[in-house]
Amino acid sequence: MSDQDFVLKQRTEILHALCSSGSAEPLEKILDILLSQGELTWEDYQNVQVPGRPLYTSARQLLDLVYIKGVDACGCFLSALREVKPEALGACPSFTGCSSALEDTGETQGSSAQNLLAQRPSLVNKLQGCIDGALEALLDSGYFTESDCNEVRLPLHTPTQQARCLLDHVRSKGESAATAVLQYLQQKEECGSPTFLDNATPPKEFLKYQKKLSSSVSAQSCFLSTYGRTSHMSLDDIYTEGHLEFAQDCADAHVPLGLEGIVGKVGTINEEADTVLVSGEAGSGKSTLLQRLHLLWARGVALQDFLLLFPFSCRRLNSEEKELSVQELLFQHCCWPDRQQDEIFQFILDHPHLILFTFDGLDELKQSFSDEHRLCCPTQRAPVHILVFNLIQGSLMKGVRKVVTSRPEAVGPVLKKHLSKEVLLKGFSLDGIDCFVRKNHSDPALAAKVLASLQANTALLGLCHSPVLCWIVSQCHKELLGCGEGSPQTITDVYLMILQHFFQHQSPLRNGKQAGWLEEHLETVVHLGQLAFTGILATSYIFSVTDLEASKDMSFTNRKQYEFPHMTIQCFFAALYVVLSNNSDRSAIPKLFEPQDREVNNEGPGVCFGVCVPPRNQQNVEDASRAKTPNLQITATFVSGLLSKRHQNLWLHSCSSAVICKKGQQVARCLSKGMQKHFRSIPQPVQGEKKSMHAMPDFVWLIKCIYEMQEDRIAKDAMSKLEVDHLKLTYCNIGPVECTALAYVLQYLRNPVGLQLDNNSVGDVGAEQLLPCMHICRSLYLRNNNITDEGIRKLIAKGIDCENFQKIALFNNKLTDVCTQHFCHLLKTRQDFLSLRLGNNNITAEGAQWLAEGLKSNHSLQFLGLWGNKIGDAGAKALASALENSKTLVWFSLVSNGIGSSGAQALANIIRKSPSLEELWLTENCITKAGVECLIQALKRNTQMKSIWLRNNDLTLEEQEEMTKRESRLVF
Ligand SMILES: Nc1ncnc2c1ncn2[C@@H]1O[C@H](COP(=O)(O)OP(=O)(O)OP(=O)(O)O)[C@@H](O)[C@H]1O
Repeated sequence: MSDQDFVLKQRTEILHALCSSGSAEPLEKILDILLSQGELTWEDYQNVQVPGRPLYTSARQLLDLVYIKGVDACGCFLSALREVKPEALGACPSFTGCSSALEDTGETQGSSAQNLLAQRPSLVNKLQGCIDGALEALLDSGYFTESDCNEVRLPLHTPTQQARCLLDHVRSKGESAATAVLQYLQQKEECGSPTFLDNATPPKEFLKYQKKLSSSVSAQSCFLSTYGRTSHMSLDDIYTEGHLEFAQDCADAHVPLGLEGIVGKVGTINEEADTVLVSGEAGSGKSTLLQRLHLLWARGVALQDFLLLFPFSCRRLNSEEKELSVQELLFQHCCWPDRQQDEIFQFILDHPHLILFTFDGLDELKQSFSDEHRLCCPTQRAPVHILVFNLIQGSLMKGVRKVVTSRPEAVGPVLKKHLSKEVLLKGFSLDGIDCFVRKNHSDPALAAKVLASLQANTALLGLCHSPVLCWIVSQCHKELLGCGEGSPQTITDVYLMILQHFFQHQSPLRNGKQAGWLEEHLETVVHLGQLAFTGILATSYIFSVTDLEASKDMSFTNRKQYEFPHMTIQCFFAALYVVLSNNSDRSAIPKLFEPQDREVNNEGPGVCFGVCVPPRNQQNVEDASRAKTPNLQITATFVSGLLSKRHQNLWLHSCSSAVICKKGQQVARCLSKGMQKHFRSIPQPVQGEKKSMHAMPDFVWLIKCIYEMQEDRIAKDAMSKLEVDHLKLTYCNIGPVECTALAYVLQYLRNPVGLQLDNNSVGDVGAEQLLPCMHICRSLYLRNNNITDEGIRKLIAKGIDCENFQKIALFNNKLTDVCTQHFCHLLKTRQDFLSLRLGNNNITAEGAQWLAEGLKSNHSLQFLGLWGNKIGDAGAKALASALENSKTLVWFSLVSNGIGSSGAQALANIIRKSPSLEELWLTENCITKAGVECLIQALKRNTQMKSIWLRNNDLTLEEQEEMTKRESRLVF
């Protein structure tokens, strides 16, 4: 494929690489390179760099330009892209493009102005740190005026943009101004003063320290820290991009978000704060993402605005018992300076904006975040958690950027007010799963087999959106491919698979098959289980060799410390302990399932478990933070799975069946009680409204526990008492796994409900998981859920046969014209379908034609919403002619569809003929006076119509006033 073809074919990916961070820097760097190589003229450059234009538009303009220029320009563009964004395109062809331009060749032939252009990329680099000095030199020598300087210094500009602006100004001032800048930089270099800092000379040792820190960060982050850091999987080989989103519905919410975007300005909601939170469920890949950021920084390919990056693990900070100052914290926990510590630290204090801290796993810190104990002196010693909290809130070292990761449950309102933005990490997309499995297996045939087995088991595929589960499934491919019908369905199944795999890996020669493996390792399992359980209660995740002494068949001999390969595996062992221990405390299970508001009663969860905890850990238990709650909930989920009937054979030789059976009954009772409590809390409906339940935080967890049990009777029992018309689970972090559990449980509802799942991450796999409960859904709300045509195809294929199913809302998904064929079929087949809302998708005139085809023979639809699509006047005409004779349509929205006056004219026919239409929404449609005139005429003979919304069309104020006078039902 030629470079030109490549630029065309990969357009979307290239755009994503250039713009997804929201920063203009990658694009501007590429422009610098192309300008310096003479691939772009100044005129080209100015055509691309139009001030105030959206980044994506500029990037598209550049792509068009290099494409038109031909193969050579495309080659140069691709090599520039590779330099600026080395990871951008994965396997690229070997570009025929130009040689690297970022390297300063030092050639100074030609005029100064020519040199200024030829060395532009490196000059931007050099100048960004000494703008003030350069401006002063230009001002002194009379080449620049004050107003030139002010333009360059505009605070809107980043340092590199200031440098570019300076160079552009110098260019317009002629040859001697260019010579002056080059001389200034040369002098600066000869004096040996680094050029990356404004008027600041870092201590000589600083650069050495920077080097030391970055090689230490690089060494720590180049291997994936899986299997308790025992694996040697290179992060480069395995890292797969996770799906990131802004948590808040901010203006940039729909801009694709890449790794660098986490730290960048885009999505900021609190300008005062310096801390970004990356939140995600257990195993969603938060630590791995930070590791990736660290590695990219250390290699010099990302976050280059920061001279120093200090990575912290909250898990490790827990074991710091001494009080420390910030200086000690940085140097002792990250990297020790060989000389001149104080000077280096002073430099850090003086340049906070050049420093980045990362805190991984804030939820693993023993203490919950609080901003009560204020500290602002960097030399004052304090307990480490106090230092961390003060750094995060910015009372210590204001201006230093911080990236913090945590599970969402552990993030309270006090922390939220100190965040500049919150980013959600949602695990792997479907493509991500595919990519991860392929990266895990060098044999493509094996990878294909694993992927095929996932496709055949969509419950398992749903689980693989969580990277940790995807990792387990990949590790256990042999077990997976060999298990045929009994393929794992639940999270417990998957963790049992890795446990078995783990023991067989430890002692491959012992043990025959299947049954018996647990018995053989019982002692170890119980011992590790107890450690895991007490560890969770005491927020303790690192164990010493002595802790492990009793685990004889584990090879820990050469290691000082032990961690479970992942927190969720610690929870799994804790659950094994709850199941296997002979502890006479019968209340252990009920306590695990108690509602998680215990802490509100000033009674930490650990207190309930006091009896299970050996005395030496009691102090820690009482110190416990809210962070334990999610771990206890995960443990409870595993306990449900392990005690389900389908796994009872496992315990045959390790426990009395009567005890296991009793524990199983206890779990079932707890789940049923938990659900009843929820149901009782539903308020009675206001007269005339439906009875509606908004899910409380623990609802989804309880549903997941019921799913783990896989016993229809329990699900039936739990649901039979729910009397509700509408079930609202918006913003509840519902992904495919939750959909599987929901559908499993909701199918037993006695009466049909409206199921509202807006603003979650259902996706196509989740949509498919909902099929078992479609028969009980009267309406399905799936706004903003990343669903594509494929998900809809499956939903509708099932929905067509479900009598109760009458309404669907799919605002803001990824639908195209393809899905309209399925809706066409639905509308033709179902003469009792009431409401179809497809706003803010990618439906064009072609899709409108398909819908029209279905509507022609439909006699039931009342609500049709196509807000924010692109059906244009042709689409409007097709729909108008199909709906002319509708006797049922009451509400119709075509807001923002570019239908124009001719579209409006066509719609006038519906107004003329329809006996039912009451509201027509035509806001933002470029309709002129002529179009509205047609609507007014049509309204003359229509009495049931209540309003036509026409805001933001092409009408003057006078026209609007005049028309309102003539027809009061028009709303402008
Ligand atoms: N982006 C990724 N690419 C490849 N593998 C990943 C990625 N993210 C996570 N994994 C796999 O999933 C495992 C768990 O991920 P990680 O520890 O980063 O999750 P986490 O969100 O930090 O979990 P917790 O909240 O429990 O600390 C990793 O050890 C790795 O095997």
